[in-house]
Amino acid sequence: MPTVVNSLAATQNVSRTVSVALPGRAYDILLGPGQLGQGGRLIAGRLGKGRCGIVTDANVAAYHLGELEASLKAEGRWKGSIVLPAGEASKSFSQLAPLCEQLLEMELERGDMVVALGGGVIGDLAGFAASILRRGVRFVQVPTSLLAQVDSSVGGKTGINTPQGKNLIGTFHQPSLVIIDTDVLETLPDRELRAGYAEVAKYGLLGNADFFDWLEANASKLFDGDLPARLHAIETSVAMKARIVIADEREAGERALLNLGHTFGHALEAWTGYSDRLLHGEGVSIGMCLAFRLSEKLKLCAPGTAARVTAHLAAAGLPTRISDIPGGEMPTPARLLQLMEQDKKVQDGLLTFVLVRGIGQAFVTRDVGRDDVAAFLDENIGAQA
Ligand SMILES: NC(=O)c1ccc[n+]([C@@H]2O[C@H](COP(=O)([O-])OP(=O)(O)OC[C@H]3O[C@@H](n4cnc5c(N)ncnc54)[C@H](O)[C@@H]3O)[C@@H](O)[C@H]2O)c1
Ligand SMILES: O=C(O)C(=O)C[C@@H](O)[C@H](O)[C@H](O)COP(=O)(O)O
Ligand SMILES: [Zn+2]
Repeated sequence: MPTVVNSLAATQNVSRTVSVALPGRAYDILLGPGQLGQGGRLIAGRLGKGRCGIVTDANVAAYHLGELEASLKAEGRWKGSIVLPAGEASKSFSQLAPLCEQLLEMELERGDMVVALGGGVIGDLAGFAASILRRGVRFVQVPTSLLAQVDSSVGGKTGINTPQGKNLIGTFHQPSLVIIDTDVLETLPDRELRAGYAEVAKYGLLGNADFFDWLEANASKLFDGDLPARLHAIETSVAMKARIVIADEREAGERALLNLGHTFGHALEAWTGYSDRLLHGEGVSIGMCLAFRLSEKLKLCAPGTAARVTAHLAAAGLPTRISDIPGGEMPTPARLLQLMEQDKKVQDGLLTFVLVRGIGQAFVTRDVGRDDVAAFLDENIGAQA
């Protein structure tokens, strides 16, 4: 049953609430158009006392900071705003330290909260800062990229990158509320929308074949800004993520399925130096194609499955091969393996992969030997691969 949270949504009957029913840390994901201007009221109505320190990036600030600030000020809940440089490079120790100090300068108290207004970079970084500030303050996710709306704003993984690998420093710190305003996607650059789409497709590929079928038929609507299509894709994604996070908050088992494509993708992101050469979603797209190809090579799934996945992601404008990464230079299998060995899923020194028995049938395995991975990478690096 949709929950009505604002008048525009009420007339269109399009707002949704998905609950993340974690014992002691339950929170709601509010989804629909027109939410940003309601942010102050939603926070004040649901989270009791406390003022807000907004963290955002320069791109998002230019379009959307004013509206959120105004709505928090109207409720007497605004304490200050911090604007960081946009891009993956901000998820670093060098941005974390001044961010924490600026939040302290703002005199944000333990009963106050950090509001992350932005994509996954801001969500991960501001969430991490919130988790260590005065030993932990609440935070609210206001995701503005498609990727953040379908994935990173939910589930409580926070952190930063290091040269050794992606997200190797971080915490689990659940948000207290997630406010998703679909209207803000209108200002998101096309490349970012498509990168975020990789994580949408991931949900179908890891555990919902019907959803993948729907995406094959409807992805173009999503890219064209069709509201019902966007709402369906975002709601399906966050509902799947919420179910998995409730079952396995700390990734002892099932949650690792959300890492489909990430063992390869994170290594590629680290190899490209967390730069604009390869966005996170683009790395995930290539990584998912590799996971399907490896599964096919190991005869775990039917021939042709990887080609179907690759064709869909390519049609969505995403890279699907390591050789699609611009810049000429290619990684060696040894360097990628070295980076993959830093993956947080590694256990007893064994690489951990999310592989597939078919579309929507992912599983976690430690049964692929290092030499087999090296040979597979060798086949998949290079201009022809
Ligand atoms: N914590 C998690 O569970 C989780 C899940 C998936 C990804 N992530 C992380 O998320 C990050 C990637 O997130 P991302 O793809 O959102 O990248 P991002 O935060 O860098 O945002 C993408 C770009 O779009 C801009 N932008 C965002 N919203 C905008 C809007 N509405 N209008 C105009 N510009 C806008 C940003 O300024 C940035 O330049 C990676 O670091 C990845 O590791 C985390
Ligand atoms: O929430 C999760 O769990 C995920 O794996 C979602 C991923 O899309 C996301 O990129 C996450 O940050 C990866 O987590 P990591 O633990 O592999 O760093
Ligand atoms: Zn991801």
